[in-house]
Amino acid sequence: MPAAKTLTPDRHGASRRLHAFYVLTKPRVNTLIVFCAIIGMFLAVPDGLPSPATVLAATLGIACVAGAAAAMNCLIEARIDARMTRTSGRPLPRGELGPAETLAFAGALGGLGLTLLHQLVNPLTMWLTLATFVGYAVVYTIFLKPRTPQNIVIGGASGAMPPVLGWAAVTGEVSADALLLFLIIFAWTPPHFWSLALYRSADYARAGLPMLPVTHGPEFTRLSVLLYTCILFGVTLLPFATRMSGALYLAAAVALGAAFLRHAWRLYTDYSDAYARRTFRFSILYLFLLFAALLVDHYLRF
Ligand code: HEM
Ligand SMILES: CC(C)=CCC/C(C)=C/CC/C(C)=C/COP(=O)(O)OP(=O)(O)O
Repeated sequence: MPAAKTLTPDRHGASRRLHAFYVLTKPRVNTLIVFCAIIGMFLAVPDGLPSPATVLAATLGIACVAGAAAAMNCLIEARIDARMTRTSGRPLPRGELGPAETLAFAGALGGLGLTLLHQLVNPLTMWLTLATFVGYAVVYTIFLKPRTPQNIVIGGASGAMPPVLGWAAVTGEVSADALLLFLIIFAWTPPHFWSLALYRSADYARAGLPMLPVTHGPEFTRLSVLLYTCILFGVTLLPFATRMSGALYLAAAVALGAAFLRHAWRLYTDYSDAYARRTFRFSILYLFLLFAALLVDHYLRF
């Protein structure tokens, strides 16, 4: 049938474009971001469970705004992404999507997320999520990333916000406990990112981005990873020290922290790109397991 013949290529084109929009939202990074926000929602309730409607609306709202922030980052950095091996396959450098439709997509997704948060969660969560969006898409991407090797230390404040957003969604306020969760991700970000930057430093040098291995060399970066991993170890003990979490969490934090320190130490003393890649991958597993431990401890506390 002629109609089917003309429709098939269009359908393929439509699903390719849909996939390109999906890729723009950096779905894998944002899965962990949203996971940390959800854990914040559950930890915010001392006994029992948060309202399922609030959890659902806040999760959708935060996910939409985080996706919009990632799409804005892809739009602003399209030229830089084209120069780096790791990012040259993204939809904008490949010409799969244009700047105007990317901007429209980010605007629509972000607008939807903020509306959900304002109408179905609470205004505080909406404002904090908007501030996180601006922190990442504007402050980090436009001002910090091209200018200073401390870009990810300062910009990491946006990445550390998700549990605070989750907490605010359920309680309507930000407590000291929520700030401890913020501190954990804040201290985790430098070893997470710099272990990747170490084995991708040629990419960053080619793109003209002042990442630490480019500006201060690999040895200083490895030392920085080690130092921040020590800080992270200390910070992860705080939920136990303040009695926010119990012994189960403490055991997980110590075991995971020891494993992260072992990675950072070996990276410092016996460097290879392959091991830096392993350390980067481990950093992701680490954060996932640490936040899972906070949740398990919260409900099985003894
Ligand atoms: C300013 C802070 C951060 C910077 C600069 C940063 C940087 C990066 C970079 C460059 C990648 C590689 C992405 C790719 O190859 O496409 C990555 C991957 C990843 N990041 Fe981060 N990150 C930050 C914060 C976070 C936060 C807060 C989380 C979660 C809570 C996170 C979770 C992940 C995950 C899960 C991946 C793996 C993605 C994949 O496998 O494709 N990152 N990060
Ligand atoms: C609203 C909300 C919860 C937003 C959270 C968004 C946020 C702070 C994400 C940080 C994680 C991230 C995508 C880093 C990528 O760094 P990069 O952009 O330097 O990496 P790239 O080189 O891969 O583009």
